[in-house]
Amino acid sequence: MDHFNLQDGVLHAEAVAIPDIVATHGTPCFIYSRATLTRHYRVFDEALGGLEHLVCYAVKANSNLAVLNVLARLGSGFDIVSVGELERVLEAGGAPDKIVFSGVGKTEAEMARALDVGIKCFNVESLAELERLNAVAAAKGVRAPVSLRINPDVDAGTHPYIATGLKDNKFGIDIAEADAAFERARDLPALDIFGLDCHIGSQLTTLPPFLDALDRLLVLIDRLAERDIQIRHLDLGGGLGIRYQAEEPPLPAAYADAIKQKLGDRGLEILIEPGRAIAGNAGVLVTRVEFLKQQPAKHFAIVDAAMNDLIRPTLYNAWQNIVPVQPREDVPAQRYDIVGPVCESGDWLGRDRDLAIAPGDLLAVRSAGAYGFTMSSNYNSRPRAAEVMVDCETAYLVRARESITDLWRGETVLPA
Ligand SMILES: Cc1ncc(COP(=O)(O)O)c(C=O)c1O
Ligand SMILES: N[C@@H](CCCC[NH3+])C(=O)O
Repeated sequence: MDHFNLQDGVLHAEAVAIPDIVATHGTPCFIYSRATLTRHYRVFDEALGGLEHLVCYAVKANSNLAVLNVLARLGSGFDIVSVGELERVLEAGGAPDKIVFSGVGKTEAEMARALDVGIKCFNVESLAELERLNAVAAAKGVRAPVSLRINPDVDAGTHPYIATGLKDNKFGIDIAEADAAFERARDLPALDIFGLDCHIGSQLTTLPPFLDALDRLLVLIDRLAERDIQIRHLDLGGGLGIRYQAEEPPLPAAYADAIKQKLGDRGLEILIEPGRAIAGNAGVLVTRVEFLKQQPAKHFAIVDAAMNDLIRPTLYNAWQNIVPVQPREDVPAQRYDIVGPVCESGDWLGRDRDLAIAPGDLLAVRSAGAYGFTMSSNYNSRPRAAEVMVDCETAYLVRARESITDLWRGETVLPA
């Protein structure tokens, strides 16, 4: 459920009509709902109630400062993968000691900055990274808090580009090498072992892959305890899917209950890193129909958003619902490919969609709050879309569209 509802024949973002928002801010425009972000965060937080836990929102899903600020005020932790994401979380008011740092290629400079601000934990993904982190921490005379990201070799059953927990993925330390890696971490003087983590992929729509991975990690935790390596927190990563079309992913409560059942009384702190499940259905991308074009084989609706604004359809063959903001009955529905102005045949947002539309109409691409703006680019020298957050009856501009001659600079304004 989100807060984008059809009322009186017009799509509303909470109480604000989308045409009114774009009259001020133009198109293409991402609109995010503060109420939905808040509810989604709370659903995870409450689902893990009864366990010592921390929800670390995956910043890569949507790193708009206003989005991060909403979550920071709710007490969220954050999962980051670059120093850029670290700076954004700090700028938005996130607590450094609730930040975990994932990623296979952390630089010395990134490690140093994260140590300086005092993050909760580095999710270390290789033996070489352990050595580098130890050296950076030793040079500063501090100890780095670490968790080792283990690749449990579990098939997440998701798109191959977003599966991360298989033997042939670049992520994590092979589970067969985990014991040796923990022993090395214990022996390095500037490291403190806190945790164990995994992340097996994104847009998972069933529980068994999560539970398979958890089983394997619990066996490892018990074996490490026998060698006097005590794991204090277990980070299960993100990956819980959302409904784009007809998927029926498990709800956070079912996911959390299944985790609780497996954990027993080990007394572990549990971390999770949801991104898409918090932000995905908290946003839409609004675009305007420029032209309707009939080719011999197809009808095209050419809109002012493009693959540079939302790359998921063409990159993953992903389906996202596309709906008219003001449905009309005065023209017949036709089957359209919804395409943008970019000079690529792969520049499409939806294919074979039955829509009753005319030039000038607004369309909303739903479920665009995650991996939309954050994966956008300036390809074809297109300025990035504006971003607006709606909050009850108010719509705030949180990032203006760049001007074409000023593509290097985006402006960011936090709501009061
Ligand atoms: C390490 C890590 N944590 C969390 C996430 C967030 O995943 P999702 O948006 O599917 O919840 C990702 C992305 O897949 C990731 O790589
Ligand atoms: N960008 C992907 C998810 C990848 C998650 C990053 N590990 C998507 O849009 O579905």
